[in-house]
Amino acid sequence: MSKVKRPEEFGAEIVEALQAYGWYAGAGYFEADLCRGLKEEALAIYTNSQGDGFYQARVGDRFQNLKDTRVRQDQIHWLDPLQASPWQSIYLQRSWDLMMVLKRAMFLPINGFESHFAMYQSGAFYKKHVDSFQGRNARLLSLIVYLNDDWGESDGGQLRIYREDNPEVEAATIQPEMGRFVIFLSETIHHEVLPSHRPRLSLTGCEIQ
Ligand SMILES: O=C(O)CCC(=O)C(=O)O
Ligand SMILES: [Fe+2]
Repeated sequence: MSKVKRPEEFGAEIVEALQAYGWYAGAGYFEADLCRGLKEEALAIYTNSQGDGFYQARVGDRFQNLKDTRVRQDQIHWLDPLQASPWQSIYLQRSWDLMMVLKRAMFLPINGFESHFAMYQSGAFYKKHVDSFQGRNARLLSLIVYLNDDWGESDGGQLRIYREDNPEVEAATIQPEMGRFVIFLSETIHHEVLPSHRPRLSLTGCEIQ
């Protein structure tokens, strides 16, 4: 396995960015072989499953949700920590380790982490939104890891992030390239996924209270 980065190596940089802008984008924390392993598993689940693999994502949280394809068109597969594959266990552990560094530095009441694979088929998008919902399991931080090789400008599917102090103004446009990851404040950062022109795979994780 390639050299594993410790979460502390990223912690200060991420905390600084979250405190200044509410979001951070980087690469190199989730190793290349881990990302490749996760990608292969997601594609196998997507291709081989008979109904219980990926399903059309909904708007709202797990308890109160609406199927609204005008808003989001991705298909998702929740990870079950109790049945995680070896690659998924490494991903969950690495995510948790990083979140614990952020929790301590930012005094966040993080107590749990939930995560799913997301597949955007050609043409799929997710309109501008924030990730946190009122009520149960309030989301604090969102963590997205991209699993796509050789992504180009013309492939679409970019993540567009809007400014925390003015959600009408664009802050960044991020290519969903293999190994890149994004962390943002779930309650305040508006973002959207632009229409993708080829299948686009990612892992979305949320820190919950
Ligand atoms: O995949 C992305 O870039 C963002 C996905 C997203 O906004 C979400 O799942 O809530
Ligand atoms: Fe989102």
